[in-house]
Amino acid sequence: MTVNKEKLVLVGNGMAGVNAVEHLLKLAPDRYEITIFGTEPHPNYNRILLSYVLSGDSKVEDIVIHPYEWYKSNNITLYTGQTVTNIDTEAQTVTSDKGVTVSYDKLILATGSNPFIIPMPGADKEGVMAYRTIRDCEIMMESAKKYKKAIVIGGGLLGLEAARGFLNLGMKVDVVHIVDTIMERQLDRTASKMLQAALEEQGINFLLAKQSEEIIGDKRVTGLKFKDGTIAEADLIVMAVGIRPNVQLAKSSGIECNPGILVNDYLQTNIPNVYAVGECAMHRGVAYGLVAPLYEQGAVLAKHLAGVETGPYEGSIVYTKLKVSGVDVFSGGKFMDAEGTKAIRIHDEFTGVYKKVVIQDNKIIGAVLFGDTADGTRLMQMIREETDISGMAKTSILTDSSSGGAASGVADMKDDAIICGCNGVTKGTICSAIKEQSLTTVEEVKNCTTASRSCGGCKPLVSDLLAFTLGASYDKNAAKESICGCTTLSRDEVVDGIREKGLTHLREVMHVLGWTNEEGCSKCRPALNYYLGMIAPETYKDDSTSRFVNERMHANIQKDGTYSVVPRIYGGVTNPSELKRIAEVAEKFNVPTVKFTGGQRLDLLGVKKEDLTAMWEALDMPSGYAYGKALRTVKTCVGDTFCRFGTGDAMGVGIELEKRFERLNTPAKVKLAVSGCPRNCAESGIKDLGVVSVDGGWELYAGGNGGVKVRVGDLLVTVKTEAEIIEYSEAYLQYYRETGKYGERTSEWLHRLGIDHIREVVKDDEKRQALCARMETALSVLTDPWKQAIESNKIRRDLYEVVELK
Ligand SMILES: Cc1cc2nc3c(=O)[nH]c(=O)nc-3n(C[C@H](O)[C@H](O)[C@H](O)COP(=O)(O)OP(=O)(O)OC[C@H]3O[C@@H](n4cnc5c(N)ncnc54)[C@H](O)[C@@H]3O)c2cc1C
Ligand SMILES: NC(=O)c1ccc[n+]([C@@H]2O[C@H](COP(=O)([O-])OP(=O)(O)OC[C@H]3O[C@@H](n4cnc5c(N)ncnc54)[C@H](O)[C@@H]3O)[C@@H](O)[C@H]2O)c1
Ligand code: SF4
Ligand code: FES
Repeated sequence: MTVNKEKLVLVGNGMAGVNAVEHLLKLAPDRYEITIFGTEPHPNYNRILLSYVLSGDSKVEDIVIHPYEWYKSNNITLYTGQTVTNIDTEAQTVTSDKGVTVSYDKLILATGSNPFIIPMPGADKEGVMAYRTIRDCEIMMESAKKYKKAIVIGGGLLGLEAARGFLNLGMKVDVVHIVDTIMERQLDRTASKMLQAALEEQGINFLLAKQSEEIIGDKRVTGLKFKDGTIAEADLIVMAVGIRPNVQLAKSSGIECNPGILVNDYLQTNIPNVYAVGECAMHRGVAYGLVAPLYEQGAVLAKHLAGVETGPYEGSIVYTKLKVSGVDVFSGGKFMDAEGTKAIRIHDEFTGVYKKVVIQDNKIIGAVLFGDTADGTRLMQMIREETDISGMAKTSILTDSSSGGAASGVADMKDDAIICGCNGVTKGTICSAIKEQSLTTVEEVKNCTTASRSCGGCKPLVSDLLAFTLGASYDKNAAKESICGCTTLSRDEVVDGIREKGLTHLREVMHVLGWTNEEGCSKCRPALNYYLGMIAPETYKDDSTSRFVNERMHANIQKDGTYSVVPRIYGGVTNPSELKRIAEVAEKFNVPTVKFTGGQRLDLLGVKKEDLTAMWEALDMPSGYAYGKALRTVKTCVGDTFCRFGTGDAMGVGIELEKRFERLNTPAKVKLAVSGCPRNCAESGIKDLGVVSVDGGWELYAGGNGGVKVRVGDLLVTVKTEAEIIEYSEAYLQYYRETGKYGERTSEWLHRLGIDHIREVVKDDEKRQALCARMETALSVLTDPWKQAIESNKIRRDLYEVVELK
């Protein structure tokens, strides 16, 4: 130990403080004798990645940033599990709760934040907690083994990531949010609602605009009561309603706080030689809660302490990305419309992409991206650099990420532009590493530079930098779209792998095809379940645990926790006795609302879970699959049976199509319609498959969509007979089943493959017959799920919690 070294003490072994020390060691390795205190009993770890630990994508040991050896090799004295309880700013010493006193020449406070706990009655009950540390994460994972229902209070970034984690742990989860739009601090209403829909699809239940009043239960929590008098059940409640700077130590030591520790542009507090960095610090009225700004503070602090010339820290423009697999959300800068701002918006409801860029005085000041976040880092760069966009074509500001437009953007970035905000990695560092270490993939860049190690939001830019640095030799495949974060394989590679290697169940696929997460995630598990069933319909045993909640329950869960029941009514054609039975059932089970659906079916809404199976039994009708990635409905007009314009038997054909394809699993939901003449009363033009009677035959339209983005179907083929309608429909739907990506509607699939190609396939006699044969096999094994539930004690008990049959 060198005697002349100055003594530096860091209080808080978290992300901001240790990052500043890491920088300092690079700039002035021999200047300080360093001591670090940390309350948590761990070396420095990446708090961001706790969300991945909770969701099962990482293990605790994977998220350590600096292992104990790092401290040792840098001669740092580390006191873990010790909280500094006193600072003597006169004597320049700190003392821990274990009685250790260390003197300092320079002191850095990096004590982070405390989660805010709403001070409501019952908040101290067992099973009520925050989510901030490895310990919290462990408690949540342990609880999931014993308990079934969690409530997360707070629909911000943390709350949503926690909720997703609970789903992965097999718990049911409600997210309680105070206003009616989630992540309202990061998203505008449109993006928020798109996000909510995507998360509901994954199984999260939202209770919006709800004010929590009291946590109920004896010793342990059993539920949460709201101001409106309603109660939601819970075995575990996580509060994720924001954070407060942890300033207890600073305050008691006479360091000025309001509410965070007040610092100037060099992170100095009002007390000489005492600095603050990270979430505990308050700079120009802002206390940040994300790592990128904390690392920017740390870089200035490190230079200042190393005696290296540095400009001041002038504040940060922040951006966020939600780390939930299957949804891409990005928000940065000032994203809300305000007086004097204008916005460029792309809202492609067809692909579920929403992009908004807010502009003021010819400069981009904020952005919200949903569904495709590849533009995020580039837009942030433009916001930071206050790029003048007056000379730019407005359409080029938001690029189509698949067009290569974004790739050209990195060429214009300066070397010190930050590419990975989470880990503070610049363009220069990444490009040098690519050249010097001969890196060729995003994964290699991650391992070498840490860029893309955390939220993953910068992956597209890292990929662009590889293309930019390596030119033609860059293997674009390395950046191909994998089906989820558990694998680098694309949809086609996974399906080919299953076929070639004869894989038969989920775990085998994940094991043999080298999944990085042996449990899989919410994105790949349902997809694999579909692909395996599509490839081997006769032998594959469907894994219902890999299905989303509605498909598992065979009923649509509603926002109040009840279910809706839609029985199958073929072609929308019914009769008085069936209608009477439906009416009687509705009365018997006190169904509050009965409604006609857009697909000409009857929807019984507000059904209690425990009534579902008894109701299905009383109805004695098959499931209408209103919840599934399957054939939903075949809408029909009355056709030539009654209509004087009709030239074809729309009802007859519709009923036949529905009877043939009911229960068929498809990559996404499928809706059909049959119209008796080109007046098209059944709206055949906007269905996944639309049939229209024309003079002398029938036209089949493919890839229509009447949902979020209306798309008129393309004419697939014109046929003469009703038998041909069935044959071509079978071939078309089977080709979609075999080549569609899980979750991809026919409209998107058709857009990807092209109508010419699809037409060519179904018109080829040999191919069509082979497709029809495979379709027949798939259809031959389908059974009615409602009937199964009625007849099986196990299903009734496990899923619907009803008393067993004798
Ligand atoms: C689950 C989760 C996911 C997140 N995801 C993201 C994300 O995707 N992107 C993002 O940018 N940010 C994310 N964040 C926020 C990010 O983790 C924080 O902004 C960051 O960790 C703050 O760093 P810090 O060093 O200021 O505080 P911390 O990391 O909290 O470190 C402070 C440390 O100081 C210790 N300490 C406090 N007082 C004392 C004392 N008196 N003596 C000794 N030790 C003390 C604490 O125990 C703690 O270990 C996430 C946070 C959580 C909880
Ligand atoms: N992906 C990421 O970047 C990420 C992930 C997790 C956490 N974090 C950070 O961690 C910190 C904590 O996250 P957070 O989500 O708790 O904070 P937050 O402040 O971002 O969000 C809290 C949310 O809780 C809501 N809320 C407040 N009071 C409520 C109440 N009584 N009932 C219901 N809802 C209520 C608010 O409206 C707000 O949307 C933040 O700084 C966040 O940026 C970031
Ligand atoms: S589509 Fe033609 S046949 Fe059918 S109801 Fe309308 S007008 Fe009549
Ligand atoms: S920006 Fe989050 S990992 Fe790079």
